[in-house]
Amino acid sequence: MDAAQSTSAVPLVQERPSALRRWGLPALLALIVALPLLPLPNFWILQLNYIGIYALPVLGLVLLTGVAGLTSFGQAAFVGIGAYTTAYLTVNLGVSPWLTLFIGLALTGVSAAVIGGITLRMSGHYLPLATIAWALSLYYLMGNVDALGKYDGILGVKGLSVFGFELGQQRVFYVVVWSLVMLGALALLRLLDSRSGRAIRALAGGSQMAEAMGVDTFRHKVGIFVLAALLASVSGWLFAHLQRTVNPSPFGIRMGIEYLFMTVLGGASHVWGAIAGAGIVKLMEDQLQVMLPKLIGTAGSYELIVFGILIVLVLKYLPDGVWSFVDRRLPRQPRAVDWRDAAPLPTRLKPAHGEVVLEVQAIRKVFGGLVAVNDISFSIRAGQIVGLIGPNGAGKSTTFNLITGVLDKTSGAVRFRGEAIGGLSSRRIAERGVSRTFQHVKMVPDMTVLENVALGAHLRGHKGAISAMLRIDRPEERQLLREAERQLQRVGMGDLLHEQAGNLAMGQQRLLEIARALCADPALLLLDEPAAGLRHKEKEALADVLRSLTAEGMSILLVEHDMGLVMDICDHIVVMEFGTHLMEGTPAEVQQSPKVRAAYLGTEH
Ligand SMILES: Nc1ncnc2c1ncn2[C@@H]1O[C@H](COP(=O)(O)OP(=O)(O)OP(=O)(O)O)[C@@H](O)[C@H]1O
Repeated sequence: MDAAQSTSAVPLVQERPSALRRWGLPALLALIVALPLLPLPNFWILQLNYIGIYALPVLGLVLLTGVAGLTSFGQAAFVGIGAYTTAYLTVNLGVSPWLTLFIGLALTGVSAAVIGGITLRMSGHYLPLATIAWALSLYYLMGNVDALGKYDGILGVKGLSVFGFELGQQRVFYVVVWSLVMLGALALLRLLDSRSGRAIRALAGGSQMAEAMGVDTFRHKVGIFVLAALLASVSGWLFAHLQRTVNPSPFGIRMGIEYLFMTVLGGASHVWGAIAGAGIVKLMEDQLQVMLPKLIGTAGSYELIVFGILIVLVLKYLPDGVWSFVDRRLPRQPRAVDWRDAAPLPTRLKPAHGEVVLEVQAIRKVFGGLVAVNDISFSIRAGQIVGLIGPNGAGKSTTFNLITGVLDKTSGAVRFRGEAIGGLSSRRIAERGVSRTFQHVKMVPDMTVLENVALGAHLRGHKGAISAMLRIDRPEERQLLREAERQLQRVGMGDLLHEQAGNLAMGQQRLLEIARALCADPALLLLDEPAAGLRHKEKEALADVLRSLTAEGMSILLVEHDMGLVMDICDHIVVMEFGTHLMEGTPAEVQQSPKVRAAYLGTEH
């Protein structure tokens, strides 16, 4: 746990990235560039153009559904907005397609912001159902408006041209399509590897942990919903000028399901899975359309039946998609350590030693008929560790959740550094300098330990998604990562920076949560059972860390069942039983109390 000791464990010279990972991306790019130069028949170039056009909305779904866990069946409708905007404006008003691209993007962005603003507060199965509802509405809108040609659509859309030079439907068009796909993929990769990206990746696990780290989860959800829609809109623009006609059917719910299928098949959380998924589905669809009637002997949409069966098989046997299959086989490349000389992040002004930091005044929480927390009061001064103990079900975690804003209290007041914080959201409370860990560890298992901990420093950075995509967030990013490494070293995990968090043992996961909470530079730290799952030595080390924190002026509220640890490190202990305040005092007073002994033994007192 000694910082110097941990530092020495950190590999200062990073492993050399594997050749496959290093050259994989340039090789893919080279292949994409080389394909139109090869003597491929035009049919195949056209197919590749369609694959690229499908890959764009699927990229959006990778972000929205694969990474953030927000299922949308409505992506095809946004493709439709892009396609119809350019078709209508170029055919009826003679506007340049290079202008209609941006008009389409603006229209799609506004529609997505409005639709997302209404639907993204829903969770569980309500969200996918809502996306189906508006996807159907947009489809019927396209099919019923006279100006848009009803179900016949708009004919005679021109191809793209630059200074009179027609881009056609083949090789030159291919360059435009695949440049846009590569730009989209690059933007997403950059976004995911950033402050905003970590926040987005935390969304899939529910909003509680992300909000406690100060992430505005709703804003991030609407943001990625709009971004996904914009990628779809670009796809629609390309589609209209390749196809030269638009009608509602490619933008209906069936296509919405197909985009989702491409996403899952490719590997929902992998950016490159979008291209794999779009490619496999498009090629299979075409091949099945030709082969099946020959095999069966009659014409018909048999490919849809085969597709249905395939979806079920993929969901059953390859739930992480084709790309994860590839990705697992590629050796991991640890991220280059480039943050060690970054400037330290500014820190907040800490309360003076002995100042009252937290005052809990008669807080109460009633669940139906159960009074889970019954008029509990206590306070914490700067530099104190206060233990909150009691038998199972005493109301400790509920008290924790009332202080941190996860639950609304029924009555009472909570003041932090003199300010009433009862009624504020957990994000607002986090902003004021209250940081926490969870009884059941909440982390992003497929992010590295370093990235998970850097999420704790979210409020100490300001750069957003656009800065990340343009890569102008790097100086700040280095500061955040430097802080994350510093806190990991503090809890003795400096040699696990690049490990996937999901691979950690339970004790290490708890230490990760403490490092993440410390990254927020809190004045008050709330730890919910931090020693659960820790071995004896780890508990001793944890006690040392907590003591060193209080020596720096940090205040700690500790919920813990390990009485040895509680008695060893707490300055003051509050004992709860059946939601009520049983007693409080020094560890010695609590240990000698017959009431406390009776509460733990379950006898009358
Ligand atoms: N969301 C909820 N709805 C209804 N009852 C709840 C809810 N959360 C907690 N309770 C009840 O409130 C009481 C206090 O629970 P709480 O989890 O706060 O206890 P605890 O002291 O943290 O217990 P443990 O040590 O087992 O974690 C329990 O009876 C529990 O069943």
